[in-house]
Amino acid sequence: MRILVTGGAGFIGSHLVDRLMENEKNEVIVADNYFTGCKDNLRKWIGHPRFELIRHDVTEPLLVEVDQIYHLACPASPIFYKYNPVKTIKTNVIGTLNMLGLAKRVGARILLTSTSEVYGDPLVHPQPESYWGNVNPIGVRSCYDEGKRVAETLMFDYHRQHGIEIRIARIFNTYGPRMNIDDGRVVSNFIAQALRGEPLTVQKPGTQTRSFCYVSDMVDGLIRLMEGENTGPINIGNPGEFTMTELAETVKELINPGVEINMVENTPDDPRQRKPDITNTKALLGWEPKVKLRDGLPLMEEDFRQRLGVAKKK
Ligand SMILES: NC(=O)c1ccc[n+]([C@@H]2O[C@H](COP(=O)([O-])OP(=O)(O)OC[C@H]3O[C@@H](n4cnc5c(N)ncnc54)[C@H](O)[C@@H]3O)[C@@H](O)[C@H]2O)c1
Ligand SMILES: O=c1ccn([C@@H]2O[C@H](COP(=O)(O)OP(=O)(O)O[C@H]3OC[C@@H](O)[C@H](O)[C@H]3O)[C@@H](O)[C@H]2O)c(=O)[nH]1
Repeated sequence: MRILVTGGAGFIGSHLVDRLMENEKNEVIVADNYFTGCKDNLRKWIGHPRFELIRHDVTEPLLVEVDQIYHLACPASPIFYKYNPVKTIKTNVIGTLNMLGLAKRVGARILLTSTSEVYGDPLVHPQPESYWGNVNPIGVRSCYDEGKRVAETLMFDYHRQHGIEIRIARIFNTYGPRMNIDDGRVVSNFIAQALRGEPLTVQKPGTQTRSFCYVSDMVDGLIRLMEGENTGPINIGNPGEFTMTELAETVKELINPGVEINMVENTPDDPRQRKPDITNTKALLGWEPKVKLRDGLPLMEEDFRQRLGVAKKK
């Protein structure tokens, strides 16, 4: 199987590549423009005969002969996707069109990593895939939320019109080793702050909730979706739900009990609650997460300690 992973130099992408490369029958090609990803995430595969890395921006067409496309390319952290919103929407719309064009041309199956952000600030809780969402079309997050919603539409239009084999995963907040230290998402921020002895920045009101999925569970879900018979969209996320204040307290307890917790201003349109309904995911993919937050955080702590050069006190 020859497999293209767009965005494969990023956080989830590089863990996916590790798993795909474990199968000796797979050849993996990564296309990435290194906006938020880096070659270092793939260093163990560079030079491997079954692996290829291409510097490529998905807003430009790409022609490679492949059987499957995992289409992940897109900045995922709010600070990065809001940094150049026009580029973010181009990546979601033109980038997905280009990858669908490629899938059509070479007859490949294509999986899109969509997001829980398609549910916006949800009025239904937890969120089943049948919920259409509550998204601000002109807000500062729209380049990402609406971009992914259009990307889902394009996937289904290519499927209905051209018979392309599609898979859509709606991913909920995922964390783990190799996240950018300055990624800006909440788990990486709190762990880096705790290790540096800086106050944990809980954005107000602190009662907003998220559900956090460990990256190995996520990769397992994505591969099951690609290999299975269902198009999705399907939620992949851990239904454990935490307020941001609870998350800060857990990080403090596990990593640095001496650290302060500060309340800081939030950004516009921050969703107040998010939790996946994974009834369909269990039934259709036979998938449910294995790693609890309290077990995943120490695994990420270890990686952040090494990269920040902060040793554990004996
Ligand atoms: N991590 C999460 O919590 C989460 C949640 C929901 C959805 N997702 C989706 O999963 C995917 C991967 O997320 P991640 O957390 O690994 O993010 P990430 O930022 O670490 O990885 C994204 C990768 O895409 C690359 N990229 C960005 N724009 C590109 C372009 N125009 N052309 C080529 N490459 C480009 C980046 O350089 C990076 O390597 C994204 O599509 C994201 O929307 C992630
Ligand atoms: O330092 C921080 C950072 C963030 N937060 C809060 O933590 C919550 C989660 O924020 P994150 O930046 O981790 O990201 P979000 O959960 O809002 O969105 C994420 O999930 C869906 C994915 O598509 C995206 O990868 C990402 O946008 C928000 O309520 C935010 O206000 C803090 O309290 N402190």
